Amino acid sequence: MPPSVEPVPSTPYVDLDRKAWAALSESTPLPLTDTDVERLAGLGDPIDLAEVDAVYRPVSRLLDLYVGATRGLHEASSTFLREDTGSTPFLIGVAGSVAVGKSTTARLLRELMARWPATPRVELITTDGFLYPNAELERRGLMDRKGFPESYDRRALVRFVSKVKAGRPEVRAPVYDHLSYDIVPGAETVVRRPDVLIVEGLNVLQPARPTSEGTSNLAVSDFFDFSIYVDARTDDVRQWYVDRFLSLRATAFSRPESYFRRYASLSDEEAVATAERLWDTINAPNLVQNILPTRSRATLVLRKGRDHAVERVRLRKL
Ligand SMILES: Nc1ncnc2c1ncn2[C@@H]1O[C@H](COP(=O)(O)OP(=O)(O)O)[C@@H](O)[C@H]1O
Ligand SMILES: CC(C)(COP(=O)(O)O)[C@@H](O)C(=O)NCCC(=O)O
Repeated sequence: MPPSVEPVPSTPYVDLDRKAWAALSESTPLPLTDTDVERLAGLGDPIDLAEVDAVYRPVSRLLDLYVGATRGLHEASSTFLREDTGSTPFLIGVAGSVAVGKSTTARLLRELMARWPATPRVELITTDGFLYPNAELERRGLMDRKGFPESYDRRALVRFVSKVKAGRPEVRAPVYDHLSYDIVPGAETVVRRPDVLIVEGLNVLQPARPTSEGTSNLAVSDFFDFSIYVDARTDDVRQWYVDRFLSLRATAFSRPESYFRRYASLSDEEAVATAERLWDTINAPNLVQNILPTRSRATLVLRKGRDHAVERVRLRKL
């Protein structure tokens, strides 16, 4: 008899459809309470609470399991090295296209993770704070490339994340304002040793670039303990982008300090055409050239359908 050989998995992923993933919710502890529902509704995101319970609550449980296991590993290696290093924040990256729902997902996970006893302090930062200011983008000829990897101060972002991961008591990040479409001079977000830091941004899963000497620097993705890619069909994301543009036209764009105030007076047709042009010339090329190629690097991929409901969940297990 030949020795039995364990089958080698043909893929490093577990792929579950919505039904199989949502079934995990039944055996997931911490059902939502009325207070949670109120807090989640207070976020102002158009998220259906049944969806939160069926899809995002099991995601937060999985994250809680990873937090526990990562702390155990950290303790074991500290004991081995005879080092007494305290625990460091657990870092989660949230990546995906413009308008796919990264901010909504990140805000939801912040609320859900904070309910778990191991991680009451969850903070969230977005990488837009590390975009170069408009004046610098103009100097570099990058005003039409906002959101492309080269439009960020990537070194500053890596420095920020590595300080957080090293457990520094206070780490500061610059702030971007969507209304003025620019970095806010002098403004800062301060991160104070949270249990979990969620880092949300288009390009957070990009690998490090080789240096001119052929060596490689670190990328922000090298510091993540877990990463999530929010995914959807490109046509659907384009539509969500146009819809969001139309609702902003009716609200934020009409404020005097808005960079886009010239768009407030557009007719419906002109507004749709403007949004489509911005999508087709900036955000779609960035998605295809830079963002989509990083999807396979994520620990978890949440694939959304046209109505924003998650249709498939793919977890990397190897
Ligand atoms: N789960 C959801 N259900 C319904 N609408 C959503 C959901 N997630 C996002 N949206 C909508 O889709 C658009 C893009 O979401 P947002 O979180 O702002 O995307 P991103 O941060 O990726 O640019 C917004 O108009 C948002 O209200
Ligand atoms: C600010 C953004 C680059 C997103 O930044 P992120 O937080 O993902 O790093 C993006 O929302 C954006 O404004 N893109 C420029 C093209 C446009 O106006 O849609």
